[in-house]
Amino acid sequence: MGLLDKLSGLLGLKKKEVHVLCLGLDNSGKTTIINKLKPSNAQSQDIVPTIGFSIEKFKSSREGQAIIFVIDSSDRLRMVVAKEELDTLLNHPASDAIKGEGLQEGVDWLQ
Ligand SMILES: Nc1nc2c(ncn2[C@@H]2O[C@H](COP(=O)(O)OP(=O)(O)OP(=O)(O)O)[C@@H](O)[C@H]2O)c(=O)[nH]1
Ligand SMILES: [Mg+2]
Repeated sequence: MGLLDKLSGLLGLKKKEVHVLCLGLDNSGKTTIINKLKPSNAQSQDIVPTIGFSIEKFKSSREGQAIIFVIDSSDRLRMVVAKEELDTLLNHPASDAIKGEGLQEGVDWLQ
């Protein structure tokens, strides 16, 4: 690690990879939001439905992890479905990767 790297790390200027999970019902605007978070020269002009899931790499000078749950406020019919999914997510016990607790339950929940 060079001196400049060390200095920028100490000053909190160094960009690190952060983990952000973007969830929501289909067609709710997840890809559109992630696209807007990218630098303008990396943004896609054409947003198409995501097959399965997608992983994007971002760097930020801020630490942390986040979950974004996207709700389409114009999709009144499925508002109750979005609420149920969010409730399920919030009530789901967290996993501990170090102890290995809850990992199998997490995989079962995804399937
Ligand atoms: N009017 C309006 N349209 C939006 C907004 N956000 C997304 N859209 C449109 O909604 C449609 C779906 O957006 P996506 O970003 O593909 O939604 P998604 O959640 O990634 O969809 P899937 O990948 O299929 O699950 C696209 O046609 C977007 O242009 C918004 O804030 N306002
Ligand atoms: Mg998408």
